[in-house]
Amino acid sequence: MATPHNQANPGEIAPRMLMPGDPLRAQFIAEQYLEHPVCYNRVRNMLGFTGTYKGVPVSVQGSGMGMPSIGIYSYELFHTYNVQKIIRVGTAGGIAPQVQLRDIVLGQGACTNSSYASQYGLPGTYAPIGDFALLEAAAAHARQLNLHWHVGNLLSSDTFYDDSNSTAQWQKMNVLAVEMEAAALYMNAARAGKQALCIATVSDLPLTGASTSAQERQESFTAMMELALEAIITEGD
Ligand SMILES: O=P(O)(O)O[C@H]1O[C@H](CO)[C@@H](O)[C@H]1O
Ligand SMILES: O=c1cc[nH]c(=O)[nH]1
Repeated sequence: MATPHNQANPGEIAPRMLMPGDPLRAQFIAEQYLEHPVCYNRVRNMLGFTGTYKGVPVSVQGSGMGMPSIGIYSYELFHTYNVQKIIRVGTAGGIAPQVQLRDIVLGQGACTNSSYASQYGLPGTYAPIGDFALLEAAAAHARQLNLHWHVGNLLSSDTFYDDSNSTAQWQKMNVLAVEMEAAALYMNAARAGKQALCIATVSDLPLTGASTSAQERQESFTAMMELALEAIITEGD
């Protein structure tokens, strides 16, 4: 086994990766969009597949939920498997008033209530940001595909069930949506000198209680998947 969490051999994972939280969403993307997908990881059922998209090698693997989980998987992918670009394809709760169910949010930045950055011992507050080339490619394709999309700040939260009810406070700072992984992914990418972006589909609106079904979350957010696949194969530094 190459790492404690990934049984892939070096070379079995492509330099370009899509990363949903849910491993079954990874399987869905692989089966739906990749040519000749091969499963390279089943450890903890964190399924990972490599195939090609429009002839370009692309992998797709689950990250699990939360920053500790994506922190482990993305670290191993960047450092052991030489992955260069990861686009997280997640679900998020819409916070800003203009963000509606099923809209797509491109995470230009990722605020967080987690202490993930403390490992770096910085003498201040780190601002995790998405990679500009990936962001630019995703924005261009979103425009071309005529999607309902927004670009701006995400909140990567350590809590899904938040006792402090802080969503309205983040709304005041123009945070668009809440999810649970982008900030750690952006920090791991920055530290490794790699590229990362989070694209999220709005699955619910925590401030109103509106939501989509689990089945829809797993399978039917295809606009985001197609957008991320186009962005990940776009050349750019
Ligand atoms: O749909 P995924 O990618 O898992 O993303 C969101 O959904 C999970 C919470 O339900 C968290 O992982 C959050 O970030
Ligand atoms: O982390 C998440 C994901 C989807 N919806 C939320 O409210 N939070």
